[in-house]
Amino acid sequence: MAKSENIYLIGLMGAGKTTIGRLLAKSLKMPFYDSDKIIEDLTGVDIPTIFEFEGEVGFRDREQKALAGLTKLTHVVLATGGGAVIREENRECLKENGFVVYLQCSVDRILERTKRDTQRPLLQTDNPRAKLEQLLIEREPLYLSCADYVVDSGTLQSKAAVKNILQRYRDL
Ligand SMILES: Nc1ncnc2c1ncn2[C@@H]1O[C@H](COP(=O)(O)OP(=O)(O)OP(=O)(O)O)[C@@H](O)[C@H]1O
Ligand SMILES: O=C(O)C1=C[C@@H](O)[C@@H](O)[C@H](O)C1
Ligand SMILES: [Mg+2]
Repeated sequence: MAKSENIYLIGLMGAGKTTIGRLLAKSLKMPFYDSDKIIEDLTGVDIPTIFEFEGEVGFRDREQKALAGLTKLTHVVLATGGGAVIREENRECLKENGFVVYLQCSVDRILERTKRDTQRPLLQTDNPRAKLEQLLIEREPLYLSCADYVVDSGTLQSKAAVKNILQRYRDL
């Protein structure tokens, strides 16, 4: 076991990082952190409000600061935001300090899971499919460049994805 025994989940919005991260932490009796939630708690407003007042750059600055702190912790499960891999500084922190699991998920499945969502500002557009397809093209190489392990969270139900990750983590 290396990289301070941390598990970091990365992947597009709606891939299941928060859901699977919470279940993983429960199974392993490890503390669970979600960088989106930490940012909201520290700011005192929700993510759409941060985007509205500070733009995406303001949110990314807050995200970078949060990830710099969270990746100093040891023995935790961390669900990141979907765009955590955009900045190189974040990618380095993630790769250096934890076992990074990419939850790979198709755009169709994400659309099904997020169709009634109002909390993901990047999807509040007339054409969320086109937006997700564009994000996947931009980000897939970044997710893969950080990942120690890839799980298909589009096909696997949450519990099966957790089982799969636990098997790999326990073999480390
Ligand atoms: N493996 C899965 N199978 C079925 N449904 C899932 C799975 N993972 C997540 N879901 C459902 O999809 C929705 C989005 O999941 P979740 O919030 O965990 O995604 P996320 O990756 O944390 O997204 P974000 O990057 O926006 O924070 C939730 O309603 C959740 O119940
Ligand atoms: O994919 C993204 O860029 C985002 C995903 C969410 O987790 C949030 O971090 C925010 O809505 C931005
Ligand atoms: Mg989440």
